[in-house]
Amino acid sequence: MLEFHSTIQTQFSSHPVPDISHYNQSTFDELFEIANIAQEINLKAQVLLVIGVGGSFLGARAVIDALTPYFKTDAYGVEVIYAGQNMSGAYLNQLLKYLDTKEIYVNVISKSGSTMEPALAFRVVKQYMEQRYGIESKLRIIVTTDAEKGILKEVADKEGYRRFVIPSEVGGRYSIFTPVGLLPIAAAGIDIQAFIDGAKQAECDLSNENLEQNPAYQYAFSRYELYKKGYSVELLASFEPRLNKLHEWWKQLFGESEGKEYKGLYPSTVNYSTDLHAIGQFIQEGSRIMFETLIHFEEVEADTEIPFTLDDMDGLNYLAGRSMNAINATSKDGVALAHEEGDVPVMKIVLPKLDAYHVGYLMFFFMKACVISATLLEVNPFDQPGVEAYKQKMVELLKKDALVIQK
Ligand SMILES: O=P(O)(O)OC[C@H]1O[C@H](O)[C@H](O)[C@@H](O)[C@@H]1O
Repeated sequence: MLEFHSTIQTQFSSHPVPDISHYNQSTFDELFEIANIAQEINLKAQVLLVIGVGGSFLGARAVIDALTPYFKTDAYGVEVIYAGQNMSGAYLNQLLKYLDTKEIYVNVISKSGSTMEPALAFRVVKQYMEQRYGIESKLRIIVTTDAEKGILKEVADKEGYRRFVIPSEVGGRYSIFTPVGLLPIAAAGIDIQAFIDGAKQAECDLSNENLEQNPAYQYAFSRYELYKKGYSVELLASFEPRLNKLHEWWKQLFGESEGKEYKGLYPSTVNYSTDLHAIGQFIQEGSRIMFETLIHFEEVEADTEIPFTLDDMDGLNYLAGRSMNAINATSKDGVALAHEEGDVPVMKIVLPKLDAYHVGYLMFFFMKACVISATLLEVNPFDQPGVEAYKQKMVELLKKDALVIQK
């Protein structure tokens, strides 16, 4: 199913890690409701605006980008766009102008219900929806938040918005298999049952107690071995541009889970072959601080054949008739060889096909490996105390500014 290749020598030891099987446990009723609302959104809207930040949007965006066409036509699911993931006034201003041209639904997602970026965006968008749709805005806004607490839950109850629950024991960056990820993904036209099934299979395969046959343990132990040798950066690399947002999700998952108590690998990402022409030089010959993890899907659904030309002016006839995806795959092997020769350790994660099932499998694999990795480092995989520091400082400054303005 998922193959992990690495030449790094590791010593496996029995290693108890927290169980995360409950991270993929949507009930039949919940999935049914998600499917119904996704259908309603597709009937009544052209755009679903997802408002959220961090774990409340990175996973959905990752899956939607990975599994929808590069150039979308109307035949595909609703267009999913995002707000509340930054604090750019220009972004929000232009977004509202774009929304004016479309029929829209909004899914506001926040576990705490009080994160500044989505809260500000929602305040603006809520007013916009009320002015544009009146009472119907109540139907067109869907809230995903904690079951019991938080300002967003209070707003949802007061306004009568439909509401999905983020289970309290599931942290944001582990929430892709809850309504946080599933509603936007379903609205985008992706088969959420296949996505969940892939994760369930991963959960089953990766609970293999023979650690040497368990790719999640192999990956976690290999990167830990390299960390102990002094490597400080892991470069996650793919060869399909539509995986760029999956990289972003992975970055938060590993960065927030491991980067504490002055420990952890810095998670960085590249997309090949584009980045070979930008950062390839550094990887090959710069500071020896990094190792590389390549993700490869053996089958990608669309391809292009290189045509034969009579004049062969560009000298590329030797590739005529070859598939572009096959050439891309060969470039992956070339990259691995070159980087290994340049003393960059390379690990490979190979999956059979880029589809909902295998993306679900891969994301659960990363979640499991991340929990193992963090416990090897002896840090808590589920908290993020350092992020609070930034939030507190920002709010202090904003309150100070507000006092100055009032005076
Ligand atoms: O879902 P929310 O409570 O709005 O949180 C969104 C994000 O906020 C913070 O930045 C945390 O560090 C993230 O882990 C979290 O995913």
